[in-house]
Amino acid sequence: MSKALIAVNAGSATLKFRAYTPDGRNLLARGMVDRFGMDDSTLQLDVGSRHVRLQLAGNSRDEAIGAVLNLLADQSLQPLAVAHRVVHGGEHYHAPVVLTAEVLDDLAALIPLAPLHQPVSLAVMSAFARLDPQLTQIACFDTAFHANQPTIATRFGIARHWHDAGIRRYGFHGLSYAAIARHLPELGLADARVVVLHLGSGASACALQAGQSVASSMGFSAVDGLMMGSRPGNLDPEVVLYWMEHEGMDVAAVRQELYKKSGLLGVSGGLSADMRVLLTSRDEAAREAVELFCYRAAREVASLATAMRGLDAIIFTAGIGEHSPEVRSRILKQLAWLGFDADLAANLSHATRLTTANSARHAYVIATDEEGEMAREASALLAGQVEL
Ligand SMILES: Nc1ncnc2c1ncn2[C@@H]1O[C@H](COP(=O)(O)OP(=O)(O)O)[C@@H](O)[C@H]1O
Ligand SMILES: CC(=O)OP(=O)(O)O
Ligand SMILES: [Mg+2]
Repeated sequence: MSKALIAVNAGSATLKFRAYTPDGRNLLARGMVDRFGMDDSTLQLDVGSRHVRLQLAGNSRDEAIGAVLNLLADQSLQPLAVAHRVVHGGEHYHAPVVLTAEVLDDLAALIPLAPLHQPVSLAVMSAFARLDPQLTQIACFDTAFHANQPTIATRFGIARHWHDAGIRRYGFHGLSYAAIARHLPELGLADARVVVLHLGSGASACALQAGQSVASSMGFSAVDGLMMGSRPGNLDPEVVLYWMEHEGMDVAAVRQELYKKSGLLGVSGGLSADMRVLLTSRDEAAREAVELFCYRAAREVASLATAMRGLDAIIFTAGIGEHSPEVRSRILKQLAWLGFDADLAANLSHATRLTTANSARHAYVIATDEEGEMAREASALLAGQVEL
């Protein structure tokens, strides 16, 4: 048996996981539970050139996690510790922590700030604890990377006491931005002003100045900012009041509308939240959903550039950013006035640099690595605490 650090990224429908050497540097296995905690969920694992795919017998999260642990044991991988992506660390968690009863209580208190993400992470932690109460578990926070933003970037224009009570912008996808920041020196951008577009089913943008987060598009929750797969991004708050006052929608219905029925899905008239489906559709509403997604992302780049008083480069990442030349090219076209001269061939071939040699500013695509970032954080935290 070799000891492995497991990094877990629990979403509403999938549980992605990777196993690393205890120093967090080498990938040993990667896998995913699809339709996590639902009927007919499947488990996939890749270890080297071996690929295993299982239909799970039960439909509970415990059963799925039990199957993950069994499958890792079959491959002679024994979890040394498990690191979880936790979307919200609130005002106090700015670094990874080992889970204790007190930490779990604090994370549960943050559920109202991340109502769709936080409960799933907590449920996954409990499931691991039930299966192996001795297992060291660690929380790695999406908000932590943004903790040192200047106060001006974190304030809403509301009464000061609300800010003091924690109603402020936090920013999310921080593990992804931290992973991208590691690549800046090799692109010659170590000291540059860079906007990173994390375009996945959740989407956000972040202003990185010399590798530090100075502003981001997501705010108090992961609903704000760019339009996403099924979330609207920026929305006039009066729309919510209108729904409640005139449409009889209660809090649960509004939340469902904001997290599950808006974004690409809503604008495409219910066709799909998946960019791949919309890009191949001939439907007019699907076309407009894609156009709005790109338009809003491009607008946010200019806004974040203003926060840095300048812009040297942009970087695309995450599912859509890494894989869709069409979306990248539309965003670059909207930003052409800023001096981005797209290189069509480079974009189609997913080359790292997407702009021509003479472009005044450059755009790049870099694969994100949230799980790798968690493994590094967890390994650093555990050094000296457990035998690695
Ligand atoms: N080839 C592609 N073209 C366009 N979009 C893609 C492609 N591959 C993946 N995607 C998009 O990426 C999204 C998932 O991105 P990902 O970063 O994995 O999101 P999350 O982690 O939030 O689930 C999918 O919903 C899909 O729309
Ligand atoms: C913060 C967030 O929106 O996460 P995800 O993209 O995983 O939904
Ligand atoms: Mg994601």
